Amino acid sequence: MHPDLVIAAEQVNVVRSGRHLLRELNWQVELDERWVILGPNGAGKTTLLNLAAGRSHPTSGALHVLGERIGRTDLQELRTRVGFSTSALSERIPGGELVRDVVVTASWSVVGRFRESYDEQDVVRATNLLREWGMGSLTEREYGTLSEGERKRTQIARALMTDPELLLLDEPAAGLDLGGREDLVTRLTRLAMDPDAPATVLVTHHVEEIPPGFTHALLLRDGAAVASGQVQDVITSDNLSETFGMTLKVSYGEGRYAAISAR
Ligand SMILES: Nc1ncnc2c1ncn2[C@@H]1O[C@H](COP(=O)(O)OP(=O)(O)OP(=O)(O)O)[C@@H](O)[C@H]1O
Repeated sequence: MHPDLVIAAEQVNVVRSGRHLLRELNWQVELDERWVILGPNGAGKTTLLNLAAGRSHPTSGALHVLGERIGRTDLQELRTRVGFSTSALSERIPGGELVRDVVVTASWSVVGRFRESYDEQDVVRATNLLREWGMGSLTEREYGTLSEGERKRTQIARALMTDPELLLLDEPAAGLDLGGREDLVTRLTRLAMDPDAPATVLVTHHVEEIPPGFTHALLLRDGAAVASGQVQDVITSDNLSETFGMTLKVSYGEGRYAAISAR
């Protein structure tokens, strides 16, 4: 496998309970790329992210993540190399957990504080990451008391804690109000523009949430790729209409996309 390839999927199928959740997927992500995955509910976006995070296996086909063949490798080791922000993980975080501990425990791939003391270096890194994500004044707060936007930013800081080679973000803007969404898009733009940031894959339902600086897009419908490639070639009215099964008109300005139904 080429060393610049972070994800390489060849003819990947995922079948669960007799249902095809992903079909014949071919997809490649390189080191310096920032991808967005778009598609309607049930299209297979989370299924694909779970595969890339080493949390499940394809039914057939070949999937390599960071040079490791999924299904033939120690997934526990791979998981520390992949930062994964998902609401499924958020739901497992005890409400009484301190924000700083939510981030620092990523070092051991656990949630819930399980050691009495941490390495000073880890605490410093967690605190710095929280500051970068606008959570500097809330490190001693209980996670359960945070707003949705604050939780999302804490989850991303946690995902970055292990200095991952691949960052996976599953719907980070879901549930945010307009201000919260715009704040997050600005922060993700900054991350996308950082040459030292890891390869990133962001799942969303809305083209409005594509941060400037994201380079590539994959459109999924019913588990199959409708289009894949450079973001400006993929996010078009025709492709979006086919993906969402309705006639949509895409516009672009100030580095941002918008979509409305065409009448
Ligand atoms: N273990 C399973 N067995 C059967 N069907 C499953 C299983 N897991 C997921 N599915 C189904 O697979 C489809 C794809 O699910 P997935 O969560 O990947 O979609 P998604 O694109 O992330 O959707 P959403 O946008 O709603 O989060 C859904 O219809 C879901 O119900």
